[in-house]
Amino acid sequence: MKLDPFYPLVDSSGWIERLVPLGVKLVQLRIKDMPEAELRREIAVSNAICEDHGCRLIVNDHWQLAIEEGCDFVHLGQEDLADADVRAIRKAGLRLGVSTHDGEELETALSVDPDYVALGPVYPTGSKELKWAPQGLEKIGGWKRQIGGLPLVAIGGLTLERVSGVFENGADVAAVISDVTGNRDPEARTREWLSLTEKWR
Ligand SMILES: Cc1ncc(COP(=O)(O)OP(=O)(O)O)c(N)n1
Ligand SMILES: Cc1nc(C(=O)O)sc1CCOP(=O)(O)O
Ligand SMILES: [Mg+2]
Repeated sequence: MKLDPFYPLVDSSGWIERLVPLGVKLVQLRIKDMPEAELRREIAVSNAICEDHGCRLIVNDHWQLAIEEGCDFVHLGQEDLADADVRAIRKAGLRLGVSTHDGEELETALSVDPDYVALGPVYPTGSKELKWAPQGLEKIGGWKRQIGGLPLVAIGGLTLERVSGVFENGADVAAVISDVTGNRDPEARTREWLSLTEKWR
């Protein structure tokens, strides 16, 4: 499966409305701590915008709502995975991406036959508290050799200036939060990301 190399993570349908019409083809809706009815609405609105623009929406964490709202891809971390009903996700026809940070987590991820594996944090990140030290670029190549044809998503501290390095070391996709949504001009930054990642598209 081929995924777009530019994978922004955003925390509202408002961001999806701003960024997807610019040409983003892969986006994650990553919402924490929201009442269920509101969350359901955010997922439904995001799904509709993405469908209109031929963009693949990946819903973080909330796999039951993603199924109920007719989405087709979810992302789960290791703790999410432990609580999730992977058979129900698969039975509903959803694809699944899984976070990994070390060899044991990679084994767990591979045991559910994921549609991509994410490795992080490649660089230090201020967007999530993590117990792992930055993995560095070298780890990317090792991960890619282990997962073969499965898409490898790099995440953590990625910026436009750093992104060539992750692709050159074997990543297929660069996932990013702050370099886009924390930028003083997120639309301009998104256009730059789309342009810079063109050669890996
Ligand atoms: C592409 C991608 N990689 C990693 C994560 C992190 O998932 P998780 O460890 O479950 O943490 P939260 O994002 O849920 O806080 C991700 N969301 N996306
Ligand atoms: C949500 C998340 N997960 C990570 C992991 O390593 O699993 S790093 C991360 C945050 C990425 O944000 P930024 O692009 O701002 O560094
Ligand atoms: Mg999670």
